[in-house]
Amino acid sequence: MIPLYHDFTGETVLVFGGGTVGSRKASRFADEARVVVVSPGFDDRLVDLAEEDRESVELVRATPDAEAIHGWIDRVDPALVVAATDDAAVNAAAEAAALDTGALVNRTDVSAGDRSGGRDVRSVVVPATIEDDPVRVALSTGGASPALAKALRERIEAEIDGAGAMAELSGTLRAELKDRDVPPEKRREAIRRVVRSEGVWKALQKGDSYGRQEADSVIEEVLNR
Ligand SMILES: C[C@@]1(CC(=O)O)c2cc3[nH]c(cc4nc(cc5[nH]c(cc(n2)[C@H]1CCC(=O)O)[C@@](C)(CC(=O)O)[C@@H]5CCC(=O)O)C(CC(=O)O)=C4CCC(=O)O)c(CCC(=O)O)c3CC(=O)O
Ligand SMILES: NC(=O)C1=CN([C@@H]2O[C@H](COP(=O)(O)OP(=O)(O)OC[C@H]3O[C@@H](n4cnc5c(N)ncnc54)[C@H](O)[C@@H]3O)[C@@H](O)[C@H]2O)C=CC1
Repeated sequence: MIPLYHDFTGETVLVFGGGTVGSRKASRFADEARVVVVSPGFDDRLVDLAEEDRESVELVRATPDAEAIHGWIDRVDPALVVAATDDAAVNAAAEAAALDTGALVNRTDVSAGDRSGGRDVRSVVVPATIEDDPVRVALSTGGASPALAKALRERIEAEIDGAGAMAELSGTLRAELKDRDVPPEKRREAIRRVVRSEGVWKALQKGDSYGRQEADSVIEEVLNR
């Protein structure tokens, strides 16, 4: 499987099942999408989330059976359907209906190993993600061990601390070097040095302007050679 990034801004995500898993997925997607959760009951965290963020989270109390699922997807017209009920037949119906309407689908109750014919290209896995905006790491165990995905995510969180600031700084420097008509080979060498410089990483922890100063001296050294 190949990880790809989707922008769900302005899109709708329809979640079937308001338990622990439905609640976790809803909260993830509510960061950028409108989320509709259809379920006979809702986890406390989901009720809190809907109160805090009325604009993006809507809870609909209903218990659709496998037959009724298609109608919900037609009415809500989501970009992604999350099948997170504890009823395998309902989850299977949600997957089939989503694929039928052209939406993406995340089936939460089966792993890759359980599928004999592989997955449809629109049947997606939600990875564990580590974020230091604008940097994002997506981590999957191919469905083999979600608990390991979570444990590795916690390790990588410490590892990429400060990467967001480094992305902003090196992005700015990259644009500036282009404007100054620095030849491509020198420009690449300079940027490669900056993102690998322990000095710049350390200086960034003190503040953006310290990082900038340290990066400038790394760049001048490359340009003056
Ligand atoms: C295939 C996948 C489908 C999908 O949901 O996309 C899937 C499926 C299943 N998960 C199960 C169990 C658990 N899942 C978690 C946690 C997470 N699960 C997530 C993703 C995925 N889970 C996809 C594969 C990702 C990959 O490739 O690694 C994460 C990464 C992202 C997220 O969900 O947001 C999130 C961590 C987020 C974070 O913290 O960063 C924990 C840990 C915990 O809760 O503490 C447990 C209990 C421990 C265990 O069982 O490992 C079960 C068995 C249910 C049962 O026993 O009945 C199934 C079904 C099956 O395997 O058949
Ligand atoms: N992907 C993942 O990370 C994980 C997946 N799972 C799997 O996900 C499923 C859900 O797990 P949990 O959230 O822990 O269970 P849960 O029991 O907490 O939640 C299930 C929810 O589905 C609702 N529901 C039942 N029938 C419904 C219907 N017809 N339509 C809409 N909603 C309906 C229930 O009211 C409940 O709110 C399980 O099948 C489990 O195997 C479990 C743990 C982690």
